[in-house]
Amino acid sequence: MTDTPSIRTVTVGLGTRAYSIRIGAGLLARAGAELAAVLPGARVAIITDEHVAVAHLPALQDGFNEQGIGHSALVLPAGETTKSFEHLQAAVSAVIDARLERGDAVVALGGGVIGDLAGFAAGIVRRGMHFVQLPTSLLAQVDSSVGGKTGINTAQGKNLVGVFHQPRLVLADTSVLDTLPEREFRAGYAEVAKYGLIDKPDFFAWLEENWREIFAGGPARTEAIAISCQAKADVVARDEFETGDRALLNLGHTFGHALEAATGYNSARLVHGEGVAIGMALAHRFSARLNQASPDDAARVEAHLKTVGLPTRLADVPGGLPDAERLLGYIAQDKKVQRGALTFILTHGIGQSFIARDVPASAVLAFLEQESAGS
Ligand SMILES: NC(=O)c1ccc[n+]([C@@H]2O[C@H](COP(=O)([O-])OP(=O)(O)OC[C@H]3O[C@@H](n4cnc5c(N)ncnc54)[C@H](O)[C@@H]3O)[C@@H](O)[C@H]2O)c1
Ligand SMILES: O=C(O)C(=O)C[C@@H](O)[C@H](O)[C@H](O)COP(=O)(O)O
Ligand SMILES: [Zn+2]
Repeated sequence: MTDTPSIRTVTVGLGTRAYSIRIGAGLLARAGAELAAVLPGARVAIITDEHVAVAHLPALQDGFNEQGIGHSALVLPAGETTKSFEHLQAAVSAVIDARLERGDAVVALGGGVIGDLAGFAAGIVRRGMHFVQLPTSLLAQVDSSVGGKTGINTAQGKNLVGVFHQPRLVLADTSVLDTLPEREFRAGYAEVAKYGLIDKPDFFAWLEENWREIFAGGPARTEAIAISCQAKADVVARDEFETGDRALLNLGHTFGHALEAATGYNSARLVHGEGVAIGMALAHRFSARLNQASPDDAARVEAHLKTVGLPTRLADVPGGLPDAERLLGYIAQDKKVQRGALTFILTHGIGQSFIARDVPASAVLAFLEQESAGS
């Protein structure tokens, strides 16, 4: 597909499984043509949620009709609890009922919840079907639609059941963000800031200067999305299955996932990006406590997250949390645990994150007790 000046393309370099992330306004209406260019003759099963269906499903279906692409649609409830066995079963059944073949495609139209669930279904029906991501939240456009992690949650922890299954194409239509609620935009921004905090201090400084323009829309927003996608594509191409430095993308997640599980995946109390924001603030304060980073850097991170309206403390989670010991129990289920030893993404400062293996559980517990007491 030839590029138009307003569409930017980032490539995820996975050899014969390489794919494009196309970013720009109006891509949803053109999705039929874009998909047909990559998967000629494929029929599709669209999986979406109730909010996104109202705002964007008809435009997608019109584009598929224009291209003569056969399609079905499954509309699921919105929210984190949809990443469950129950809704996985519904997604799998919908794809099989539509009699899609292995060479057809599952299309995720939605945020990260729909992307993770639909990707999992695509990865297991007929032992792996084509998968296309049409991310509609900021979080999905900068993070979850890229890299092939799919899955669902269980009561014991986040994303504990799933498969790696890469998409064939990602179409990030920036204009669909106009209907995204402000709280969800803010939550997605946490994952944008994450890329700066991992290893791009200049990007973090740029975000501190330009966040208002990113929230307002326009070129700064598209630039932030493209930089984020390039950052993630680079890591995924190096380490698709997280045997090495892909784990850095988990900055803030060891704590954040524990908070999501502890709140029962109740999106009214905490959404993923908010958990990541608190988790990143905690990771920086924990690093300072372990004398790995300066408290000034931890304070700078917290200040920026607070400025954009994100939570940064355990006390910011409405409705209260279990005690430190129970939170540690969720952390012990983290997928980075090796032979029982905890792994955290810590930092030496802004943009200087590193993977810390064998972090003593006693140190984590003492830190969480201190944070729970509000000091
Ligand atoms: N696979 C990965 O690499 C990866 C990366 C980051 C996050 N995740 C996962 O992503 C999930 C969070 O994703 P999310 O923040 O997109 O949440 P989400 O999918 O729940 O979407 C957030 C809310 O916004 C609504 N919405 C989405 N797009 C909209 C639009 N354009 N207009 C109106 N409403 C819209 C949704 O209906 C939902 O209510 C978590 O489950 C997290 O674990 C996965
Ligand atoms: O793609 C990755 O790798 C990430 O870690 C990105 C995270 O933002 C994302 O939330 C991911 O789903 C977390 O992965 P998990 O392996 O801890 O479930
Ligand atoms: Zn995340």
